[in-house]
This record gives sequence, C-alpha cells and structure tokens, in this order.
Amino acid sequence: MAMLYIPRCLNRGIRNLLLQQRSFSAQPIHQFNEDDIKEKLQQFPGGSIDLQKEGEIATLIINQPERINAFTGTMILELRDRVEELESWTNGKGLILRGADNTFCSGSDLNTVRAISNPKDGMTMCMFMQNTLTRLQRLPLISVALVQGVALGGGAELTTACDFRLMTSESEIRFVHKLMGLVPGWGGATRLVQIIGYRNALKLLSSADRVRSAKALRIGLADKILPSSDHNWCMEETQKWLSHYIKGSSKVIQAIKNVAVSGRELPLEESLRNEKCIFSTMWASPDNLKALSTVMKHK
Ligand SMILES: CCC(=O)SCCNC(=O)CCNC(=O)[C@H](O)C(C)(C)COP(=O)(O)OP(=O)(O)OC[C@H]1O[C@@H](n2cnc3c(N)ncnc32)[C@H](O)[C@@H]1OP(=O)(O)O
Repeated sequence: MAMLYIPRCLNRGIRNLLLQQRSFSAQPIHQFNEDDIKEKLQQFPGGSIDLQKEGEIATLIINQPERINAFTGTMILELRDRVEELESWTNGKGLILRGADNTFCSGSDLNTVRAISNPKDGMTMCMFMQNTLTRLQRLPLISVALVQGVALGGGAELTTACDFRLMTSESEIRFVHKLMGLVPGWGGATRLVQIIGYRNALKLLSSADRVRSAKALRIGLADKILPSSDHNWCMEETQKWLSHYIKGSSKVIQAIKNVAVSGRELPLEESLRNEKCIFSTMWASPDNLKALSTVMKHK
C-alpha cells in the first residue's frame, strides 16, 4: 500500500482518504526511537542484502554464504534500506527473496545474537525487524521466497513475510527457536498461523521439526516444489511461476495486492472501505477503459 497510485483528478475527500490509507501502510507497527538499535546493529558487520531489478521483477538476495546467509547487524539495517527502496518502485510487480549460493538463510548470525543477548537490545531488535518485515509483507508487489537449502530460525520467519514460498525437493524450513529457548520474534509465529492455521503452526513451533518440501506443500506452507536444485534453473522457474500472477499493468497488480493485504489485515468494515477506495482508483482508469474498448470473451 505504500505505493498506492493516487490520481490527481480524484476529489479532495477521496484523495485524503487514500492518502490516509497510504500512511496506514507506512506506519510502523512499533513506534519507538530506532536510533539506539541502529547504532548497535552497525557494530556487527558482515554480509549484505542485495537488490537487483530486472524488468518488473526485483530480487532481494540474503548474502553471507560463508555463514549460510546468517543475518548480521548490518544486514538487518540493509534489509530496511532495500525495503524502503522497493516502496518507491512505481513500476514493479514482483519480488523474489532468496539466499546466495544455493541456500536460503540460517537465521540470525549467532555472533550478533550473543552480543545483543540482553533484554533491551533484544526487544528493540525485535521491534525493528517486525517493522521491516511488515513493510516487506505489505509491499504492493507479489512476493515469493525461493527456498533452497535451509531456512532456519529467523530464516524460516523471513519466508513467511512473502506472499508465496517455492521450495526445492531438497530444501527445508525449520523453526528451531524452541531449541534455543526462544519463540519467533520477527513476526514469524503470527504470520505462520495466518498461513497454515493454528494447529499446524503450533505443531511446527513446538516440535521444531524440519519441514521438508513435500510436507510443506501438503500443509500449505509451500506453493510449489521445484524438482531440481540447480540455481539458474530454480530462478528461471520462479520467475516463470511468478509471471503468471503479475501479467497486466503494474497499477492493476499493485491494486490487487493492496486489496488482498487490506482483507488480511483490517477488520471487515475498514477493509471494505479500503477496497472501495482502491476500486475508485481503478474504475474508469486508463487500464479499465482500454480493457472495455476490446471485445471480451473470457472463455
Ligand atoms: C531465532 C533467531 C535465530 O535465527 S537464531 C539462529 C538459528 N540458527 C542456527 O542456530 C543455525 C546453526 N547452524 C546450523 O545448524 C548449521 O550451521 C547449518 C545452518 C545447518 C549448516 O550446516 P552445514 O551445511 O554443515 O554448515 P556449517 O555448520 O559448517 O556452517 C558453515 C559455517 O557457517 C556458520 N554458521 C551457520 N549458521 C550460522 C549462524 N546462524 N550464525 C553464525 N554462523 C553460522 C557455521 O558456524 C560455520 O562456520 P565455521 O566454518 O565453522 O566458522
């Protein structure tokens, strides 16, 4: 919703409504002064979060292969910067989140975890990351996590911030938090319940079992299994899979994502009002008029 298209021609009332709606999406879940935790995280460097844009699909790469793409302090900060960059990408339609070197992510970097292992830093890091991942999840792009290798702990949580998950036949997602005396803190438990329901989520969190691709598909955590683990092939297949859902103009695709996010996040009446606002930006829009001018048969 951060990039909702708001035409200038709308009357002031509707425009204001839409602007309010936009600020809802950019609004952080946790309002706090982020300066202290940013300064702290800066002290734990290593790896990077890379953003590549190719046409209408962007790829975010979690990049620290020597530690199985574990998330350092500076990677947490870079992820926020990349998400902000994507929020202002007006022509985008799709996003792929993947790890470098044929694996996804082994979670928080344990060196960083040990260094901020006190209640205050833990809490502010948790709020910072929840704010970032909520903004990632709300991006008006259809997003898919390409899970190769392992997605452990925080890595498993990251996969849930995408709309969809594709796994290879050899990959696994595992919520290992319990084994570390923890629960997810990046919003992963909340999102997991939304994706696979309460009972399945409780089983995965309380067992810390590995979820291989066949099981993930069965319980609705994964949307497709890719039979080969060859990286180039997996990327091509992921792009092909995504392209089915992002056919059409970026304004239409972004509006579709926005109404779906609204339905997931807002109470019924608020969501219906939001849907009405978004609808009003699309009705009689150039895309709508162009479609109406053609002879249509949806056979
Ligand atoms: C709740 C928040 C969290 O996410 S806490 C972090 C949860 N994650 C973990 O505990 C992961 C622990 N690591 C492992 O289980 C294994 O390293 C996994 C990921 C399965 C990979 O095994 P394997 O393919 O055999 O590689 P390896 O163990 O030799 O690892 C290569 C080097 O990478 C390192 N590494 C791995 N994960 C992390 C991590 N999360 N933080 C920091 N370093 C990590 C390993 O220690 C190893 O380093 P080194 O080559 O021995 O120096």
